[in-house]
Amino acid sequence: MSNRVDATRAETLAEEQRHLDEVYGRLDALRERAETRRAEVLLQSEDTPVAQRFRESVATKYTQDMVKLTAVENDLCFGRLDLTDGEVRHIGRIGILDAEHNPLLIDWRAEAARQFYLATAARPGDVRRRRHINTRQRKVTGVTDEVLDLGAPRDSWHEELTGEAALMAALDAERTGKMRDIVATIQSEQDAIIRSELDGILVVAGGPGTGKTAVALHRAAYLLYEHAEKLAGRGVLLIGPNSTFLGYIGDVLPGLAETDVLLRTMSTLYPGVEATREEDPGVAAVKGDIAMVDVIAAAVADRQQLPKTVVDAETEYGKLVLDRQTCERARAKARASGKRHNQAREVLREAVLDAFTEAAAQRVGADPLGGDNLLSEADLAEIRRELSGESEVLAVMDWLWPNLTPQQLLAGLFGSSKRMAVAMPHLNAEQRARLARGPHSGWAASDVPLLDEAAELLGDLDDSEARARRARRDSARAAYAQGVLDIVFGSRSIDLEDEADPDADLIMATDVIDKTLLGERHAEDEYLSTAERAAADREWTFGHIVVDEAQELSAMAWRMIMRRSPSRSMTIVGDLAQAGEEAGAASWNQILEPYVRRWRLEELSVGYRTPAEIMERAAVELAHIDPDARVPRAVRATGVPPWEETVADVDLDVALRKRVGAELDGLDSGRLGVIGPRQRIGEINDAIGSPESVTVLAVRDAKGLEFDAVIVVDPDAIVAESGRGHSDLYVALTRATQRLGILRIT
Ligand SMILES: Nc1ncnc2c1ncn2[C@@H]1O[C@H](COP(=O)(O)OP(=O)(O)OP(=O)(O)O)[C@@H](O)[C@H]1O
Repeated sequence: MSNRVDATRAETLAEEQRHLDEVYGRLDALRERAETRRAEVLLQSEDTPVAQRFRESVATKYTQDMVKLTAVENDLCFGRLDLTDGEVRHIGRIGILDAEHNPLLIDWRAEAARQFYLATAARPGDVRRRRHINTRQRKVTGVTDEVLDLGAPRDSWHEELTGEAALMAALDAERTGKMRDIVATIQSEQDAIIRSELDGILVVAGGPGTGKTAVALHRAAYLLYEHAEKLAGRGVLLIGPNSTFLGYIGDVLPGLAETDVLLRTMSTLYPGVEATREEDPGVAAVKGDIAMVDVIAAAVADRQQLPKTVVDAETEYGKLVLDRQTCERARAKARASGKRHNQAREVLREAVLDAFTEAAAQRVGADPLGGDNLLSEADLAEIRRELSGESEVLAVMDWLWPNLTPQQLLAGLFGSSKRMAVAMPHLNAEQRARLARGPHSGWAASDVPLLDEAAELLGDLDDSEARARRARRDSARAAYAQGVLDIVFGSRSIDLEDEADPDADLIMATDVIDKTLLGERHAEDEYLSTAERAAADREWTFGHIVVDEAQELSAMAWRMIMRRSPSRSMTIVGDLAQAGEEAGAASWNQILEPYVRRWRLEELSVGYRTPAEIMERAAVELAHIDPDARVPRAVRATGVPPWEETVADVDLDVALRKRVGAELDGLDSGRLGVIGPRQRIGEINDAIGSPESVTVLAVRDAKGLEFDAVIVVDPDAIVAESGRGHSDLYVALTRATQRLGILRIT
């Protein structure tokens, strides 16, 4: 009997291996083809600048194809569906056709793959069997089959799980410090969210470890696949809580062959600014308040100054004087122009020049006999021209209405108690003093939305250099576009469409060239990826925005993000109970109400990360935060309850070393996280040194991360450290996939 089972199993593995060999054979062919095409394009001899640039862009696209085809190397094929009519479908990271154009591998995002994620014994549809295929380096190492039989016994909610054995294996696997994709084991409640429609705002709520981040990432990949036309030129933006988190999730999308997603934190969302300054949470909360909209507007208005009585300028026509009323009229005209500050300066400039010209004319052209002014129109024009270059006249304009960058405006505001008093009447002197700072103190994350707000009101610096740069760019762009059209439709020197070639629709570059070079999209003057272009452009608007750990963002941050998505196509992912920032939101409605009338809410209820024993301990903390909140249903138990130990402060070092040692002994090659209050992080690091598989983190930096085992140090201090301390502790307690320990300090 057992021999027969073994023989059948060996046959199955061999069958899957044959299929896998064919799949990888095609993958290699595709890569080679992209490489050959790239080389061919670069060898083209036409030598005009336009042809050269076009060649470079085509070569870049082929290089990107090669990168994508290389990124899907591991676990390329992970599943198989056998349908009741005998059809067999293999499911993988990308779609691949064989030489006869039949699907060898179906992209996990295609409709034809969907049953892989949905079929259950209770609702098998036309699926007879689902197979998970395990591979390592192009070798099939095992398969797990589920026969979807309506008659099978059903006795628990686990029947809702799809591919339970593969799921449990994934959840039990040791962590590497990098998030893995879940394409092989997406659950049906997750699948529905991943494939939810593109338009509108979708909020995905759920407790810790319910897969919100995983779902958000797979949704980004799905949307880029399903709505390639719409999203190709605009890209997708993903906002995460901090750079450690972005590092943690950074491999997931490339592994799904998606490169058009820009990953950013709020600190890096404003091009050219790296906001690294640590800030008091209370100050961040004030700066995140929506009242800052009026503050920034008032700060800009405050820089459009008037003299108490007069301003004067020493010129070649003598000392010319403008009174306050004249200046006020000029300012009113500039303000009424409806232009942004830096552009409206042009209006003020004209009005001030008019006034100075008139003053000069009075002086030099006045008829000594009291008649009309003796100057001709041409004389006046000449005077005006000369005055426009006079340094004191320019200084008066700069004083009345300075050109300003957002950085100058904010530095000027927070560096001056007088300016703060004018712009922030809603705060008292003590509150304002907390916001004060020196001239070169750098930016904090909470400054970023303020810079963006200021940039909206100020507009670009419209100096002659910027104008010339723009003009050069525009004409280069027009010439380039014409050149591309000539090449593609005129000489046809580059083979864009190759109908006869059976491989044509396997190669992505040709599509990409069509869509992104010639279709409707943002202008470009360099061959950068969509994500790279978006990163450099403050006014870029994205096709879709995903916000993770969304509960942490302030009202000002939301305002900035919404500007990047005028179409309001967004996925917002978070858990209000985990909100650690004082500026964070109290409800989803509070966040969204100013921007949209309707939005969709989906809730994830199954906890994949944290075993039942740990979730039970975390539930105590959740009750402090929100007695009505429900903890996620843990999908598995480990039989290992969390340990708890109380030590005296002086004994912490010794206790920590002992506990870390013990936890590391229990781990094979997995990871241990030690999470503590910010004030103890240095001490903890000193106590345990830096063993390779241990990460020491303050709670803020542990958001969204996970480890095989976690030790939470000094939970009372974590609670006491911030106004949302219980939420912080709740986050700390829910980071472990296997074991949790708590070291209290008396
Ligand atoms: N369908 C699935 N198959 C395999 N693993 C899964 C699945 N869903 C979630 N996971 C795993 O569960 C863990 C928790 O997922 P994730 O980090 O996305 O949760 P989260 O809801 O964002 O948590 P938090 O609120 O703590 O940030 C991850 O290791 C993730 O890979």
